[in-house]
Amino acid sequence: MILCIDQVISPELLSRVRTTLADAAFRDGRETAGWHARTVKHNQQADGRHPAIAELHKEIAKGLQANPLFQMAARPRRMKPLMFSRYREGMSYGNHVDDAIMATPQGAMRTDLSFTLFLNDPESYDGGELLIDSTAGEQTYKLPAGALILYPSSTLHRVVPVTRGERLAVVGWVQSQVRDPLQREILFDLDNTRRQEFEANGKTRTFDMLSKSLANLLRMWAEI
Ligand SMILES: O=C(O)CCC(=O)C(=O)O
Ligand SMILES: [Fe+2]
Repeated sequence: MILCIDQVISPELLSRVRTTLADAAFRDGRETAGWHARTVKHNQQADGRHPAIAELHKEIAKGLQANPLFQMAARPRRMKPLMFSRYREGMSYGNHVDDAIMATPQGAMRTDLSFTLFLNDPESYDGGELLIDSTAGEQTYKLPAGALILYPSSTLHRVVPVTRGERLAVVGWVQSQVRDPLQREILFDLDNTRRQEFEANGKTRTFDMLSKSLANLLRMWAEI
């Protein structure tokens, strides 16, 4: 399942992120890529050790925690610390698959889902689409500032060369409580349906039965 979520962070936070990143120190993105991805990765990343950057990471992570769609679709068990990336004119990230196991300060994690949170307006740069190779063919995504795309880490994907302007984004990875993508999708559908039922009719018997099934499927499938 590939999911696009609008307005994951507020316009106010978005403008603070842009202001901070305008003065931030960026490093060569190859430093954090696996050995094969390194050969095709041409971008820059903000140094997360800087306190202002670390604070923004925290605020964005809070936004993700508070976002019901992100939580329902990803069911995060572990997350890689966020990363700000920048692509200037001529930069790109060629076809690659993300590492299956990544290091975090708390130990290793499996990557089930990858995400990109777009930080500047699509009209302000040319190129820079995220292109995902799926069984339905190649799909390209270039979302409004503040919107996020969540996609399976198992895919081959790339960032198309930027030919004008600058592409800023936050990228991150999730290990889900539910490893199997089909099971995760069933839980997502059930959770969405029970929320729609609640909004339309309140806490009905149908809502209760959907909640019960959701909870019991989670008992069967969740790793915590
Ligand atoms: O910036 C993006 O949209 C994706 C970047 C990416 O594929 C990666 O960092 O592994
Ligand atoms: Fe990637």
